Amino acid sequence: MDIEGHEHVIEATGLTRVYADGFEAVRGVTFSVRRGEIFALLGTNGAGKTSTVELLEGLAAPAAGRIRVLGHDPHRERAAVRPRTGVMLQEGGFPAGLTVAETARMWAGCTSGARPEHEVLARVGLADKRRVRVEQLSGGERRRLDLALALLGDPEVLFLDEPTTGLDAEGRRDTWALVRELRDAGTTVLLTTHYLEEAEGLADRLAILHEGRIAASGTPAEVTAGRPSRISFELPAGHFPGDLPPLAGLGVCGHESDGRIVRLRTRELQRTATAVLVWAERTGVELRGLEVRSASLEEAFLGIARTGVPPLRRSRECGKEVAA
Ligand SMILES: Nc1ncnc2c1ncn2[C@@H]1O[C@H](COP(=O)(O)OP(=O)(O)OP(=O)(O)O)[C@@H](O)[C@H]1O
Repeated sequence: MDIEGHEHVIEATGLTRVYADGFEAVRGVTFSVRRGEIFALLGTNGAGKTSTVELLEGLAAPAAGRIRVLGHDPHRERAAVRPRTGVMLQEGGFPAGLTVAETARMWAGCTSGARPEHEVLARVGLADKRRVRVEQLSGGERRRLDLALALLGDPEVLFLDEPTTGLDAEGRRDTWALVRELRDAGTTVLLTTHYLEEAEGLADRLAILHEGRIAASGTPAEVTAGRPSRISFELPAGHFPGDLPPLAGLGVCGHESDGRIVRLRTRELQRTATAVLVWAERTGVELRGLEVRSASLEEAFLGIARTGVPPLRRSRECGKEVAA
């Protein structure tokens, strides 16, 4: 339990993973996941997400650091941890010749206290595919079968490595709904994802990995806090960016124009947007393609991916400096 009374189901402290060729893929990663929350690990390709999740799943031992899952070392005490966890790997690798139901039954045979196979398949929307051979499933259906197998043992902790990769928009929304339902029923979920809107909409807390280290972590709101918002529009012919009212003092920290297209970055979205709109109204100017966007996880992510530095630390140009 921490001082706020949260029980930490996953605790990773100073984790390091070094592959046989000497490459250090995970470099001192520390975070914890509370019981009943959805925690997302984000990062560019090769950032170390899968390498970290495999350590948490007990598939490999860290070169240094300490892991506790449900109070146990997942590698050394695998027998204590494995029956209480569900794992959806990035690539399932099923025997292609078996049907969906046979695959689930085979898996259930290796899972203690497995739920009935038809119930789990129905939960992921594969009830009508029970007699279809796995090799005939679409990529998205295979991901859902992977998820079904991870759910067979009714796990307390669920590890999902890129659970919605390859799913269409509807399949992705269905998976999000299911993951929320599981969280609401008390399951702790750790997932990796490349979809920032997935992390923003689904995760209670998240960490962004960059080159094996955590570059930012917290709730989605904490990770995006202090990032500038954006306003963009196109001025009509005969009007120029120089015609805009003075924006200094309105929190504007970036100002670009490309012909008549104007892009502003601001820390005071409402005041800047009001100044621009009042000016447009008074001068009778139509702002084409007007877009007003609050700070997003995408911006924080791209800032880290570009520079490796949490964006807030290098935001002097925006007149504010906050530690990530
Ligand atoms: N067996 C291995 N031997 C050597 N290096 C490896 C091995 N497996 C992974 N790596 C390297 O470790 C780094 C982290 O890989 P990892 O798969 O953890 O990244 P990731 O964040 O999950 O990436 P992605 O989003 O592409 O799945 C990469 O540079 C990768 O090439």
